Amino acid sequence: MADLEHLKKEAAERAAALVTSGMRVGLGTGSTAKYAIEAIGRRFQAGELSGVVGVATSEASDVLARSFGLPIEALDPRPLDIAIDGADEIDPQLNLIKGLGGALLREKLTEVQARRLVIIADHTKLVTRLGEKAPLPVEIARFGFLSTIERLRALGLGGRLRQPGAQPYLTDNGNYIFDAQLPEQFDAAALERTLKGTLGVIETGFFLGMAERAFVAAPDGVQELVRPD
Ligand SMILES: O=C[C@H](O)[C@H](O)[C@H](O)COP(=O)(O)O
Repeated sequence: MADLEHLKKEAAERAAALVTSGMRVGLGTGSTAKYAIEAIGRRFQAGELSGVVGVATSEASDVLARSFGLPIEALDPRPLDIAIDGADEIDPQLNLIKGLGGALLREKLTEVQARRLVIIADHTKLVTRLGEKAPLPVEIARFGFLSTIERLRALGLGGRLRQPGAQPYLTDNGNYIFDAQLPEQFDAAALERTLKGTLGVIETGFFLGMAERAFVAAPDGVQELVRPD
């Protein structure tokens, strides 16, 4: 297994160990969250966990969890005991950028209801400020998307519509994603409010003040970071 994959798995297994019988668990999306779902699935199959219910943040995570026989429910207003997910960037306050895998809307809807959001990542995801390495994914409506992109550009945001092939990338919710380049200096909370007030924007990949802790794996071990008060 490539080094980074090994690190992702290590971090994921630390978080999966926090799941106990009877919990309702938010299941994240992406290459790191996949290892957490597999670890929870294996514990479930071994009879170590019972009465666990998952809420999946993407079609892919839903399929993976069900392949282990894990019961999956739709999101409803009840709180989740824990949610475990990866991230694209993690700042020192555990503010996050998420959504490079396209699952930001379902992730935010799910994880905002979690009593604990636990992030798992390899050390390359740590940044001193959000936007240092990754763009900010912004989910936008398909209808009138060019007009929405103009509104985003008018806010001073660079970036581009996510388009891996001939067609734009389509989220599980049937929307498009604009990957915005963040300026060097900005107030994330203020930008989040502005974006949420912009016609055509459905959700952003800012996850501010949501993560309780993060397991971040590096070659010299797994660091457990807790959100500062
Ligand atoms: O939309 C995708 C999610 O926000 C992922 O959790 C994020 O992109 C990190 O994914 P990975 O673990 O594959 O780097």
